[in-house]
Amino acid sequence: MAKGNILIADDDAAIRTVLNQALARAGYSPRATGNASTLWRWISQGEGDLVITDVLMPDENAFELIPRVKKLRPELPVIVMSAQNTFMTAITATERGAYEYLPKPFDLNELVAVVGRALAEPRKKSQRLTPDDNEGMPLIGRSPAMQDIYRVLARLTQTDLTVMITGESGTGKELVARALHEFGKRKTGPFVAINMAAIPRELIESELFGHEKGAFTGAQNRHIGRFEQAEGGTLFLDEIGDMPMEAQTRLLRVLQEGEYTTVGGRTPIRTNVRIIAATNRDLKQQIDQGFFREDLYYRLNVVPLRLPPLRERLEDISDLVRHFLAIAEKEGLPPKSVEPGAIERLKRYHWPGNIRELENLVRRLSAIYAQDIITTDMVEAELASTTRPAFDNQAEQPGDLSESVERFLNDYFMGFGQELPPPGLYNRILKKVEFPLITAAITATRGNQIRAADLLGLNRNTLRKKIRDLGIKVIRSPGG
Ligand SMILES: Nc1ncnc2c1ncn2[C@@H]1O[C@H](COP(=O)(O)OP(=O)(O)OP(=O)(O)O)[C@@H](O)[C@H]1O
Repeated sequence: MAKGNILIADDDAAIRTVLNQALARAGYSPRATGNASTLWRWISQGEGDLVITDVLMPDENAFELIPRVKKLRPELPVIVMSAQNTFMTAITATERGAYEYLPKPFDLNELVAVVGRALAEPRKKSQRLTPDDNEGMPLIGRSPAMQDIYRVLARLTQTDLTVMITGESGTGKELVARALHEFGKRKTGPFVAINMAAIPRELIESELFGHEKGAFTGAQNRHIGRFEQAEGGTLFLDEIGDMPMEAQTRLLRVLQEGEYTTVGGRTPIRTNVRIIAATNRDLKQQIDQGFFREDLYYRLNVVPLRLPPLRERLEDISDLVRHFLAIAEKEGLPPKSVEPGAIERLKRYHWPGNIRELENLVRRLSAIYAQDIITTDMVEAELASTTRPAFDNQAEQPGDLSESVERFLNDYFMGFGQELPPPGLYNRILKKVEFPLITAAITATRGNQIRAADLLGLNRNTLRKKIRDLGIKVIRSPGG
């Protein structure tokens, strides 16, 4: 006996044949049509246990059909396929009540697996998702890598699951966290972001959970923590890898028990907050080195979401450039177009700073050149100026490093709202720069401190002292 009757609608006969064969081979009984009206007739006659439909059909768009199907037969799972692979297609499919969205081309095994899952699941009522502003979709890019992300996001918006977003700096982690909030069930609640790397370690617990008046020296008033601010909404824990151990322990308890106490407080406070965490570090490595709690990692990593670096989705560059030019234009800069060769040149760059770097570059290009077309030569000149090595002795002008320090400081000050950070800022910030610098020199010289001191231009004893003070581990490897 067949495992289930599948109705297929696609105006492409080749796709119908392929799907028919694959599903029949997997033990289902498929039936296919090339138009929406036949599909609707079958559905209204009570046929089929599951529907697979393309979005664009000659007589009707599946997005218009699905709500009718859901009304008539809410239990019938509908899988939507589409070659128009944008974030909005994924979101719209889910919003209309599709069980799953499959961007074309897809793997047939995947389709068969999705069908199996859909038929096995107890029937749920679909939840509607109504973004306030379809136009303002923030996520740009139609590469296969981004389509995978959109599909996961579309499903995740309907849940309260904890999500861990990983990806290099500038890949859009915060943007994705915001999209999850804005298109999710909690969109009417607050979205609160906190960057662990931007807050002094000793203040993180009080920032997260709040403190009572007099909880520690300097705590003159009761302070409302980010958990409380985010009540009913989403709390985005950025750079989670920088969270100190004690705060990790406290966070773990909140995740386990759904309640917390403020610093200096006794009464447990129940919390209703969705957690989204992000990191650009390798947390597994942090766990091995004893900097991150493994149990917390598994609590946070319920749904891992890895954002690909821009160099893995170079095909998105053209859409992104146009998007950033449009933003620049809205901000009052003159409208500009781009020479195809310029896009090709951008695709040959390796984008260590990812989308943020591309965004800055487009912004500069639209601001500094008077011409209304961005040429390959302009791109070449800009790339040459940003990719000059940071320690090049003629490179006196501020490069990427001071830009990222500036960004860091902005976030850092924002972390304090109206208040000033605690004293001792100069040394704290210098340490932040010294740590990666010295670590890099030691790694480059394979743990040879004498060569590292030469490379840095530091006295050997000074380097030794800094290594000790900063708690840097030196492991000497062969050749070092
Ligand atoms: N898919 C995208 N479409 C459009 N803009 C994007 C996209 N991804 C990122 N951006 C833009 O790139 C910039 C960097 O994104 P974001 O701050 O979310 O990155 P991040 O991964 O959180 O970076 P960091 O790790 O440095 O905090 C932002 O201005 C964001 O608007």
